[in-house]
Amino acid sequence: MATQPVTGVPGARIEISGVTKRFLTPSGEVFTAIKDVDFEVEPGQFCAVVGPTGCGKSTTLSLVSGLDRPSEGEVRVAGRPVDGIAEGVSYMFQADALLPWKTVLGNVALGPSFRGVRRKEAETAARDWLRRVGLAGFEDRHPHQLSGGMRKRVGMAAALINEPRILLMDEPFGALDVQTKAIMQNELIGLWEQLRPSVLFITHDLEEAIALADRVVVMTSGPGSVKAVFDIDLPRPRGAIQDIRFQPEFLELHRQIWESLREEVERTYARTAGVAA
Ligand SMILES: Nc1ncnc2c1ncn2[C@@H]1O[C@H](COP(=O)(O)OP(=O)(O)OP(=O)(O)O)[C@@H](O)[C@H]1O
Repeated sequence: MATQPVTGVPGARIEISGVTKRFLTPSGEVFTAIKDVDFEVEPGQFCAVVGPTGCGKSTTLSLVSGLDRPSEGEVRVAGRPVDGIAEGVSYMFQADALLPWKTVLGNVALGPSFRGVRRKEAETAARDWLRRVGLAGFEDRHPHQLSGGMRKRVGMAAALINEPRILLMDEPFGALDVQTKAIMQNELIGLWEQLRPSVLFITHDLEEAIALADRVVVMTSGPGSVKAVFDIDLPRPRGAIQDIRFQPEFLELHRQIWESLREEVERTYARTAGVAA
């Protein structure tokens, strides 16, 4: 695991102001996915977004990435309106985004190579990042020869080698078993503490959100808007994620945020199950 500090570029501020996103459904109807969403992620802050299924979390993330555009309102990164895919943004999703025909080293070296870094230098940087994520010795393997947790580590190295100013994460550890998830959370937070990109982290796991984040945004059931924002003032470095969740301050935050979230989850459930809300 990483021991050396990394000199990264500082995280960028993300401002989401009055953002509404509408989609045209296959039957030609207009569907509002999110409505008047407003929140900010401070430079270098770790912000988690929680909300019921279908409330528009991934939609919000895609607007920040520049993959999609708001129907109304504005997304700004580092003070500039997002207009297309921005530089300095890295991603991690639930599904691995590794190229199966490339080795582990080749996958991690991809980012610098795309940016025009010479192959030898890109590979040296990739080796360094693989060491940081505890995968020294696995450089020549292919993704299918790795465990789920190891693939996540490769994904993390591939995202962080670009020294992003913003890291967008959509349920990155959602498919992992509980133990591997805890290990990956600890590794992520260790690396984030060294690099300090601004992080927008979507999760269904409220414990994960509180344990990792400086700020937790709770979204309403769809069309999603911001219901509440909680600042998580647990001290940093946080230490082992598995231990934090037994602290009284953590339990109190969990109680407060769950109270806010539960109503929205129940409303969504009632709607999808056809029960009166
Ligand atoms: N391209 C699209 N066209 C039409 N509707 C869409 C499109 N993308 C998303 N939606 C709808 O917008 C709503 C929000 O979707 P989104 O994936 O952002 O929710 P989510 O909160 O990330 O959900 P989950 O927690 O289940 O992953 C959903 O009802 C979804 O069906």
